[in-house]
Amino acid sequence: MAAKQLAVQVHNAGGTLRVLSTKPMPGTQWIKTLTSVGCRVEVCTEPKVILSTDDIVSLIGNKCDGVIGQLTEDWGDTLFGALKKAGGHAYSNMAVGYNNVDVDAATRHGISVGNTPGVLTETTAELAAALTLAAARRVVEADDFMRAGKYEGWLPTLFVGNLLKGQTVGIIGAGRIGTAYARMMVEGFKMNVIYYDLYQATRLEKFVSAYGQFLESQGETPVHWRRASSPEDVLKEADVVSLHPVLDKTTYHLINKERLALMKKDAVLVNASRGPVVDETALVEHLKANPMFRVGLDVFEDEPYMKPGLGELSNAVVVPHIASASKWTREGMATLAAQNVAAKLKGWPVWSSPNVEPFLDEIKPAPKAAPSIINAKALCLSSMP
Ligand SMILES: NC(=O)C1=CN([C@@H]2O[C@H](COP(=O)(O)OP(=O)(O)OC[C@H]3O[C@@H](n4cnc5c(N)ncnc54)[C@H](O)[C@@H]3O)[C@@H](O)[C@H]2O)C=CC1
Ligand SMILES: O=C(O)C(=O)CO
Repeated sequence: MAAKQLAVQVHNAGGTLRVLSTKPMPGTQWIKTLTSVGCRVEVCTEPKVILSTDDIVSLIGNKCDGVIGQLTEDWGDTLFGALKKAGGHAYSNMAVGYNNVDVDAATRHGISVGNTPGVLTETTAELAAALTLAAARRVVEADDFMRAGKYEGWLPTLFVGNLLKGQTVGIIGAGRIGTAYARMMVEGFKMNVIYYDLYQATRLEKFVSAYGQFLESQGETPVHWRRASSPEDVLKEADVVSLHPVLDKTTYHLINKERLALMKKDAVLVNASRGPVVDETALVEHLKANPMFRVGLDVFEDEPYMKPGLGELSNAVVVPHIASASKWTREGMATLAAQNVAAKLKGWPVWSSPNVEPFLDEIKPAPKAAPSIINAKALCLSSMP
């Protein structure tokens, strides 16, 4: 039986190129980015939250030049084959993470894969900081307590939590977001940094060293940094650990039962990267056995579901994958994704600078380039500047 015809909203109906967006996205700049280069834009407005592969094949139809998709969708051989068959050659995730995309399959079909780095760095890091504080100071438990009418007055022992000042914050994955988060915890709470990454986080090291010298010049205790040689190093030493690696086969279940056992009994663990970086079943058991251990989670192993038991634990703060959810960031993600597709369809080069701000300027026109194409080299795409 043919898949149900899904509802779509059309912009620039007479456009010569057809671009599908599988979800409505915030703002209008992203639509202008596509219509200004002659695209007809079709936005799927179906209320179903996660579209199936069959749904998307049906939406692609017999003629489709490009697609903007979501991190909840399984972009592999089936979807890239359908897009190729419909004459398409441009795809972009509306996300910086692309673990939902089989990039090799896209390359085999001659299809570019875009993502949206940079525009969500601070927004995501701020949510990780929010989860850190909410978990460390038991904010959600205390809020529930108040709303339940249980407060009978101040007590010396009521909702005692963790002080962050002078403690050690651990980062696993010190890339854009991990570095931004570390800086927030250093500047905001004078925490010392220990990080583990496959690469040296030189900018972070230089910042913490300079900030430490500034504090010392003010007669305050300096902050310091250390690069760990393993994740275990971070987990043993840190009072707070925040996870910001990509999700790939090297980071799947990076936090497991054995590594949780290395952490301090009253540590705080934060995950705003991808759920499968943590063995969530092992985490639930660890939380049950260690009531002073606390977590702040934005992502989950089997989204949209939590592993059994997690939702009942008062030492877990859980939010539904909202780390990049600021107006500016989400509109910017949509704009970068649209620019990735528009640029590929127009044959423009790939932007080689890590600074994507020229694409987000509301006054100046965006460079005639694709902000970020994962398989640019594999597709032999030219680059600029
Ligand atoms: N919860 C949310 O809404 C959001 C989640 N994310 C997630 O955060 C991830 C990171 O984003 P960015 O910081 O922009 O990416 P990035 O590429 O700048 O940083 C990722 C870091 O992970 C490191 N890494 C890779 N394999 C590793 C390993 N085995 N062990 C330790 N480190 C490893 C890389 O060297 C890199 O420094 C994204 O891939 C995405 O999955 C990003 C934005 C929003
Ligand atoms: O950009 C990403 O990887 C996200 O998770 C979206 O917030």
